[in-house]
Amino acid sequence: DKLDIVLYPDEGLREVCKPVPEMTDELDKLIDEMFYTMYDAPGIGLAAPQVAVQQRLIVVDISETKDEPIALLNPEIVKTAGKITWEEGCLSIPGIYAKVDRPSDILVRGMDRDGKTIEFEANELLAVCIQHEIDHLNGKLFIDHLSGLKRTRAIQKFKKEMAVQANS
Ligand SMILES: O=C(O)C[C@@H](Cc1ccccc1)C(=O)SCC(=O)c1ccccc1
Ligand SMILES: [Zn+2]
Repeated sequence: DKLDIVLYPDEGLREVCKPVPEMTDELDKLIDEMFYTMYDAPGIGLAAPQVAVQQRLIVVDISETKDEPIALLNPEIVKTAGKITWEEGCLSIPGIYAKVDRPSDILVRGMDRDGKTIEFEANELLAVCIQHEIDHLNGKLFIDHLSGLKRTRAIQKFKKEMAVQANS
């Protein structure tokens, strides 16, 4: 079932998450709930700290048909190359979008939900999304990649939108 998505500026979003020691039935259930929550938002990625679980676990699916799910435990970026600018959003900072520069090609290593170590290359939007999710595991948000002025403006816009919603 659907999980609540933690919103900025919740402190949990700023914590460095702990590695997952091994796959468990509980984690398997959490992964299903994270995919369900992500598809419902809708989003193309979700990191465990966004649902108040401070563990190194991310789910991603950039397909339009919502049938290419990737769950990664303890993901690491082994190599990067190239550069891409993408207008990113974040389910924990709804309504805010901003251009972020990141490497366009990455080699990712992690454990899949069967507990097997996997290593694969990702590029373009998949690379952008995986990097955005791994940032969440390190307490980093996409607005942290913005210049001071852009970041301040994004936060002010978000706070204003939240205030409007609170009074509506
Ligand atoms: O907060 C998150 O991690 C989810 C975020 C992931 C992400 C989006 C864009 C660039 C990098 C990472 C989102 O999914 S925001 C919503 C979104 O971008 C989207 C929603 C529906 C269809 C397509 C994109
Ligand atoms: Zn995000």
